[in-house]
Amino acid sequence: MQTFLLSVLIFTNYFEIYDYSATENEKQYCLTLNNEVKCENLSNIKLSRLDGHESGHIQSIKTEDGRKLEMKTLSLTPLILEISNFLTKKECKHLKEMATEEGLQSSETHNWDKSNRFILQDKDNDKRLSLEEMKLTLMGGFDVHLNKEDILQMYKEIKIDKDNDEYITQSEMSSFSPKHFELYLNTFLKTHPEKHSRYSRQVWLKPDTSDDEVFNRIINRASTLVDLPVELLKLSDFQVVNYDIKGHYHAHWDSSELDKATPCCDKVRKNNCRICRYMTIFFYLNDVEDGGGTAFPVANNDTVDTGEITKQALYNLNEKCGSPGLKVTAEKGKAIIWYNHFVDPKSGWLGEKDEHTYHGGCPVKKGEKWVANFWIKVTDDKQDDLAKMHKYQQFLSKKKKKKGKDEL
Ligand SMILES: O=C(O)CCC(=O)C(=O)O
Ligand SMILES: [Fe+2]
Repeated sequence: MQTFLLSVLIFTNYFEIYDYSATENEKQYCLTLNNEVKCENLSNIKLSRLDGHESGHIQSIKTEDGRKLEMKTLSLTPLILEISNFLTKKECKHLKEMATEEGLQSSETHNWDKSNRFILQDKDNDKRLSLEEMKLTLMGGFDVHLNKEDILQMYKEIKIDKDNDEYITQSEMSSFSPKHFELYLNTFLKTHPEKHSRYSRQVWLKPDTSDDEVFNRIINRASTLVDLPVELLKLSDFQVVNYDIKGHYHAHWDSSELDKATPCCDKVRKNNCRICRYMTIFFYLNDVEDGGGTAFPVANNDTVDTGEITKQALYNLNEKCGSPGLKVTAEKGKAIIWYNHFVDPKSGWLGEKDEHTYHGGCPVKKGEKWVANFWIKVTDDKQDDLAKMHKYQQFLSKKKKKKGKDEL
């Protein structure tokens, strides 16, 4: 009894000292890298970012299963690195099977539910919508990419342009609600899937709870590759995507602008939040017979002008794929990585968004395409991120100990 009391006292005391005398910066966070747990304090922990070299430069790397691979710099603005055969054929097959078992669902990024926030893009304030302004209005409200002919066809079918002058005035609009457009577009998109912003099927795999050996091996390999803790990767998002013929994903950014006033989205918070993904590790799980590469339309541009992107319709990969910019071809087992954000030099954590990472999936012309996005989630609350990772590390080590005991 006495021994027990003593140990409780010592234990409590230890935590008091830990909690009250240490500054936040001296708190230790324990994380796993290369199968080793290391503890560091807040100020010593920084997000890793691999170095790029001139484009075409090749660096040798070795995987945990002894395979020698090459990592090639594809571009410096943004930094894109490519590793062929990062996944074995068996691993690609396994991920596709896991995805199929889990059940893929349509990943159209339409905004039907937001129809009440239909914003008319009357850019020149002349109280009427030109064809170009209607195109932007529908793109913002419904995530569809229509050309002038499509819009004129719609005017004809829904009988909105009473005087046929190709302009929609306030009075012509007055008897139409977003619902009318929605009804028309719903039917239209069924026969024109290429007009969707994204046309594919997808499923989320769960790195944090999965006990799948192959999946965990891939996560560990990716953690070593990008030099980021396993805990960070396991708490991130892994999505498998399947595109059929005409499947595509128009150009977009994987992460939102840095904006400290808006919280990052997480499992609980899904509205009024921004997407915070430090980097994307992207896997190709099959060879596509024709089409289906990944395009970076503003790669190697000196600057990125978002107005120009819209004006030149660079988002529309049905028409432009890889030119201007860079195109990565789909190849079974290949991984490419890019950083959606820079590292903030002061905090060593999530910094400004890299606008050059604008990218998308080119249409599949023949065959199908299977890929996986591993989006590495980092917020601008370094301490909170580290606390979650540390807690997860403790959970993992407990699980490992228990597994060890069970196997004895
Ligand atoms: O399919 C591709 O090549 C790109 C997909 C993509 O960018 C995404 O899913 O976010
Ligand atoms: Fe993307």
